Amino acid sequence: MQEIPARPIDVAVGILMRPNGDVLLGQRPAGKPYAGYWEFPGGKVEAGEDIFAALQREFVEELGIEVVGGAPWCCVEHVYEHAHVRLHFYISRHWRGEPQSLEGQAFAWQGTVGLTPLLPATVPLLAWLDQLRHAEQESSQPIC
Ligand SMILES: Nc1nc2c([nH]c(=O)n2[C@@H]2O[C@H](COP(=O)(O)OP(=O)(O)OP(=O)(O)O)[C@@H](O)[C@H]2O)c(=O)[nH]1
Repeated sequence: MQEIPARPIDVAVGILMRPNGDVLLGQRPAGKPYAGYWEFPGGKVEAGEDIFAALQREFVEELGIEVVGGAPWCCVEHVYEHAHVRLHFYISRHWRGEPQSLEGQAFAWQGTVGLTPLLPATVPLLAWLDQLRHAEQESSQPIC
């Protein structure tokens, strides 16, 4: 049986948000654990890299876009059967370019996210995103 390290692997995850609140999700490609599950784009932080730099690199590699601004939003830790991960979620409303599928994944813009299956550690985020959208509608301005 594979041994899961006690120390988590840091993962940078970006939630691209359009002015209407829609967010971009991608489907994990064949060959990766949880292939076919939906997730927010991102990937593992490399040694010596800061989280936002990792996020920018992953978005260039996966989607061909330059993330120019983002705010740290929340951090979630999860132990899978394949890995122990610490997910650093950023919300970004500012990027250059149009997302393209450079690694062959499906992508979808969603309001209230209705895609399934979703990576287990990402599921709680959907309710938090709905709360954020609701609070922003009440205040008529972005909160993060
Ligand atoms: N990108 C992303 N990863 C997530 C999310 N939720 C979640 O549990 N993860 C987990 O975070 C880890 C990300 O690793 P990855 O394999 O996609 O990273 P990577 O692109 O650097 O892959 P690589 O190892 O092939 O280079 C996986 O264990 C994945 O299950 C999410 O919403 N987005």
